[in-house]
Amino acid sequence: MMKFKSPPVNSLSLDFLTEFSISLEKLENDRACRGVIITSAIPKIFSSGLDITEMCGKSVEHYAEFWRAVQEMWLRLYGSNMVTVAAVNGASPAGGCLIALSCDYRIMAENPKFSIGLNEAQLGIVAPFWFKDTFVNVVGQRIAERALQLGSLYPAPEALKLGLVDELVPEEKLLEKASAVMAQWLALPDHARQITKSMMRKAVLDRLVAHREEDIKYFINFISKESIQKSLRMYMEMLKKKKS
Ligand SMILES: CCCCCCCC/C=C\CC(=O)SCCNC(=O)CCNC(=O)[C@H](O)C(C)(C)COP(=O)(O)OP(=O)(O)OC[C@H]1O[C@@H](n2cnc3c(N)ncnc32)[C@H](O)[C@@H]1OP(=O)(O)O
Repeated sequence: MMKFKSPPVNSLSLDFLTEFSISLEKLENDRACRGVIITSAIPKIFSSGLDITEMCGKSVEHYAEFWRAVQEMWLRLYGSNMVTVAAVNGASPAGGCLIALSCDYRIMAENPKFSIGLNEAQLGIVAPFWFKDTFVNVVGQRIAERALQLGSLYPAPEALKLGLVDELVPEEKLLEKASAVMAQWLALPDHARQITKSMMRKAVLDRLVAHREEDIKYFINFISKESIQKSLRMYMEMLKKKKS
């Protein structure tokens, strides 16, 4: 089991992403480890998505390093040979949703206050093609088109209806259920499941691998625009004001 614990809200900072990727690599290379459950140690929050401060007012070199770390995390998780189960025990916007979508199975706490989705459009930014591809592979083209254009965050019951998560369970039963699902998936021979998983995901993974440097350049160009920086600053201010 991997439990995110980066207070206050498990934002995906450069350090967090690097540590996450290294942990995934270690588990992947450990022949005794066939599956991982991903959840959060922070009440009410799975992950608040990419750390916005990493994308504001930093150097071009920093943006490149940060974006490479986001790509690396996704390539490792989406391309993992292990069985991956997300036990979503709180809010899961944007990058947090990407992590859940990259797993093989998503179980969410049945709390309508917890929401999940790719809300990038609400921040004035655009979900990259590989976020979009991952989303489409889970919910299909039509639901993804509407959800991404509107930057919708869905409360848990709605997320279940759309197929964004596979099931809802009472919060106190989340880990028990995740372990049961893991046992069910691990009952199958690894090689057949792994080859099937790879066949289903290969085209989407290969697309980023083939365009990785281009994607970094595109990100730097996009995020460095003054209009985008302004949107992100305003969003951060809005988050801070919400408190007072
Ligand atoms: C190649 C093509 C171009 C690519 C363009 C870029 C594509 C980028 C792709 C993905 C983008 C993202 O992932 S952006 C992040 C999106 N995340 C969100 O919108 C979530 C924002 N946060 C919230 O809604 C809430 O914080 C919460 C629901 C997650 C939790 O609410 P709660 O009330 O419990 O906590 P607070 O809101 O008070 O937050 C506490 C504290 O944390 C700061 N915070 C929250 N989220 C982030 C974040 N994502 N990054 C950085 N900091 C974050 C918040 O400001 C508070 O800070 P202070 O205590 O200092 O006020």
